Amino acid sequence: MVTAKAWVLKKHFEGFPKTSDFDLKKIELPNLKDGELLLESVFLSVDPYMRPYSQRDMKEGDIMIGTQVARIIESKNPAFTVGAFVVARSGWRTHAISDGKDLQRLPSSWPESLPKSLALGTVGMPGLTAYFGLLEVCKVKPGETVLVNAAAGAVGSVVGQLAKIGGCKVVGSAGSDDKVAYLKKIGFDEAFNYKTVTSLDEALRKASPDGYDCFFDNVGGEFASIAINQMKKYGRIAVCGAISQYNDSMPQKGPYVQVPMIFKELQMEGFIVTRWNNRWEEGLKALLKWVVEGKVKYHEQVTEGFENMPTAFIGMLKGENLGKAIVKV
Ligand SMILES: NC(=O)C1=CN([C@@H]2O[C@H](COP(=O)(O)OP(=O)(O)OC[C@H]3O[C@@H](n4cnc5c(N)ncnc54)[C@H](OP(=O)(O)O)[C@@H]3O)[C@@H](O)[C@H]2O)C=CC1
Ligand SMILES: CCCCCC(=O)/C=C/[C@H]1[C@H](O)CC(=O)[C@@H]1CCCCCCC(=O)O
Repeated sequence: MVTAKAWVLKKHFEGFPKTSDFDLKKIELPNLKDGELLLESVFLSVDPYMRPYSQRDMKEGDIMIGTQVARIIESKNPAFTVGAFVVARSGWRTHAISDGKDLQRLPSSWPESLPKSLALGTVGMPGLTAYFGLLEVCKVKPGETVLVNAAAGAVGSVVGQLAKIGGCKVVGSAGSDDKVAYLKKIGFDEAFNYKTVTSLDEALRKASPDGYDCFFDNVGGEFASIAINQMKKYGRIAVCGAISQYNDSMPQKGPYVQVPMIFKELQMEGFIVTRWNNRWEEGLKALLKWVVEGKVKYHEQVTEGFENMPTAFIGMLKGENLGKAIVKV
């Protein structure tokens, strides 16, 4: 008999999440039935989507949604051997029973020396978001100028590096000077701290006086309202996320997008990375290859201890992470 620890949503978030909105529970797991396997979480992911999706899909008392890299510690399913690592969608819990159907194996070419936690970040869902968003939504071409915000995070840092691989000029914004220094280190052409610039409009103009062909928007809100005015004619905006709005109790008001969209003949498209579920393998293979070759660099903000999941989640929403926010059990 195994006892799992799990974080539940005690109270729906009002505004910014608080540690008191979560409760740590113990759950006795039953013995495995034929076809089942027992997972032990090794790394758990904290992601922005947990804020809006918990509001939309969860009720109080539910285990927090989320993914983990887990080790199989017992198996009554011949397709899964004990000791193997998988990406699971078991929520914020130390142990879970699975029938194997919802599990993703790490790519077979995963080098032993590479942290398996990358399967939650650069070589996982956030990396794929960058890959498909840039290729399929922005449709970037060599020589174009790409703008990305939340650029030092899990998605943004990959967006910038893939755009560089694709022969683009890349401008990134982030919320601290350390993050800006990191962006320069990993090859961004221009980077600025959106919290300290006197004028966002000027900072964007200075970074690219001719404007932007592509804007990969992770933030939404005021940033997006200002950036849209600096798009080039026929520019493309990939609406990936709107983290500046996730904690709002009252929806923000415009400026509205129609006038710049018409004058500049822009394309603006929202997307969810699961649209390309049938090309997951292609994306992971490409990302893994670039990481192994050193063409895509990664950084992880690792919080130690399952008991610190709420703190890690809140810290990520506050911008305390450089690269992917991960919890190591
Ligand atoms: N459409 C899709 O399929 C997917 C969308 N996403 C979206 O992509 C975005 C980035 O996700 P991810 O890379 O995992 O997260 P990050 O690793 O980028 O972490 C979140 C970052 O957002 C920034 N941030 C927080 N609040 C604000 C704010 N008010 N204004 C500006 N920036 C803010 C912080 O960086 P800073 O210090 O720079 O402020 C923080 O570090 C999110 O909006 C997420 O919802 C992610 C995955 C899939
Ligand atoms: C206005 C909200 C925008 C949120 C954008 C975002 O961050 C989307 C993230 C999804 C990503 O594209 C694929 C995912 O896995 C994220 C959603 C996960 C939903 C969890 C569902 C419940 C579960 O895990 O059991």
